[in-house]
Amino acid sequence: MATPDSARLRSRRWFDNPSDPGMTALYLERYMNYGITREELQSGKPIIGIAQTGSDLSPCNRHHIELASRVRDGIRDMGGIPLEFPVHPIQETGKRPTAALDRNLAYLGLVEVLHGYPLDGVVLTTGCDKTTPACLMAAATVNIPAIVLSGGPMLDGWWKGKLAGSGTVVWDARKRFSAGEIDYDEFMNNVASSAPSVGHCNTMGTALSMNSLAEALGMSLPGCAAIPGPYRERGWMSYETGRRIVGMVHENLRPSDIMTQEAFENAVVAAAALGASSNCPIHMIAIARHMGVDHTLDDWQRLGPKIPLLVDCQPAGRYLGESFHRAGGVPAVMRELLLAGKLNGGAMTVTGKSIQENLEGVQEPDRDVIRKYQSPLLDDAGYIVLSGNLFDSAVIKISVIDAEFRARFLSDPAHPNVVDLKAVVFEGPEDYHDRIENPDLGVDEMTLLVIRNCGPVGYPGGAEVVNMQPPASLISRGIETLPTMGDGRQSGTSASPSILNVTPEAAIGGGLALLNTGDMIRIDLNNCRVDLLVSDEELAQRKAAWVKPQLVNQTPWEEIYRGMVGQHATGACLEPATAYLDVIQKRGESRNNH
Ligand SMILES: CC(C)(O)[C@@H](O)C(=O)O
Repeated sequence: MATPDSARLRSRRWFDNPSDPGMTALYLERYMNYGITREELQSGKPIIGIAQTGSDLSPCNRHHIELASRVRDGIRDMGGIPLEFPVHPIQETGKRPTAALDRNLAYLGLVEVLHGYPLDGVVLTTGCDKTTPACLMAAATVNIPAIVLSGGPMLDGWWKGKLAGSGTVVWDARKRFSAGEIDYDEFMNNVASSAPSVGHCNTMGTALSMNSLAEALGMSLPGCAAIPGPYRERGWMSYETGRRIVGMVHENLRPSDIMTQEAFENAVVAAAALGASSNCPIHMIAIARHMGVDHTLDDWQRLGPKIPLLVDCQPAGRYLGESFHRAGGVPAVMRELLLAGKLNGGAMTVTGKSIQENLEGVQEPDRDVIRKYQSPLLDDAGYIVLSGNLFDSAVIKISVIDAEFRARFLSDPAHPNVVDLKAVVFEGPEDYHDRIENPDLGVDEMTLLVIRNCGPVGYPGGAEVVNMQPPASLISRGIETLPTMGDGRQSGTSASPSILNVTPEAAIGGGLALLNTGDMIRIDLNNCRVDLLVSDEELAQRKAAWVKPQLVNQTPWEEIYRGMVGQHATGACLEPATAYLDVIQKRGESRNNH
């Protein structure tokens, strides 16, 4: 279906350029060799990429391989031509040393594909944690029409009559195993029960959080994020997404029209209401910076902490993805936030309509799972951004601070929300595992477990290791959680109330490098501070004596990454992240290849 605007499609410069027959023929002939006709390629139909993140190495996204056929149907029905291509795999549960290392690699690869091939628009298939930010960062940089198709969560897992949620069940089973309540086989079977079907984590982990925020940003069709992977609605959504991207190309509706400052503000508010992963600030800041939008941790501190928790999903609540979807999913949450006056309703979305327009007609949700703004699960549930004499910033997710933890650490009547704790410091997860059960460490109920050298440079990649559990001796006495702090990250599926994403990290001389076991640390949530209780002189002496650690790169990419990566507070991007904005518009198309 060629339309009057076909002439402006960038794919024309590849496939229909009579002024350079040699070049045009070269571009055409190889794309014809598997059956596409010259007529199709020269008809002026938009060429739509399907950025395929699924593979056998990426089980969370693997069903996109099948869903892509419905995307293709939608594209074809609207007169487009689909071309599917692979994205570098990013599987959170598979990739060592951490999938976070590969987010920027997948981003770079996708930018090259979107920029260097004849694509007029792209469907971004997302799912596992880093696939969403990698795809959105690339779409932002290249700024061609783009739409997110989430793969959706797995079906709800069940174990012995109780819901078993992805990741969350692992952290619980670790404790049960440590307390001697379950054996190795039961551990494996319990955890495997949380993964009953295709799809990504069924908890409000990083995957469901980031896909929900992609929808809150306006980058997917309404209702897309929460549909479980195996549901037939997932196929319908794939078809509709394929149809819609063709319209977006004709309208030239680009990421820069959608991912605006207002949209990122909406996402911060949505994240708090969802009880979303503590990884979200990192990824949303990274996406915004690649879009050229001024969006920082200050926005998370300004907009998030006073927003209530509305969604009763693990790890902050009880339910899993199927219930969240049935209750109304992201549109139901956005409706609550809009009615409460907390959203920028005019923000544009992939539908070509505003958030507010999209929400017209959204029904009252199931109130057991998605609460009314006025009667939430928890008031003031967003993220608090902390700073102090040890670091410039860190994030704590308020929605996972439960009543028991609050009573134990934050309820001193003389100093509510303030606690002094003794630090026990680990050099990384190996050191933690080696030593945590050693009674000489002196871990007790007022210990702050600290882990360092786990940031973007140190690990490398910024590992999900901060949610350390107490030693077995404490767990068997009923103390299942201790406060933790680290320059690494934490799984979005963990309910550990940790101080995370500490910036700057220890490996580049951040304050955590200067800590000693036995140091006293004051956490003051009222003033958003964490301070080491030693004199400035003592701190300065320790700084002067600090020796930069020797970092060993195991792959070429690790070396490149370590040389360029920034800190968690600014999105752990390759710096300078804002050097390449809106590249086609600002730097033009690539030269011909022959
Ligand atoms: C559970 C995982 C793998 O750690 C991740 O998906 C997350 O939620 O952060």
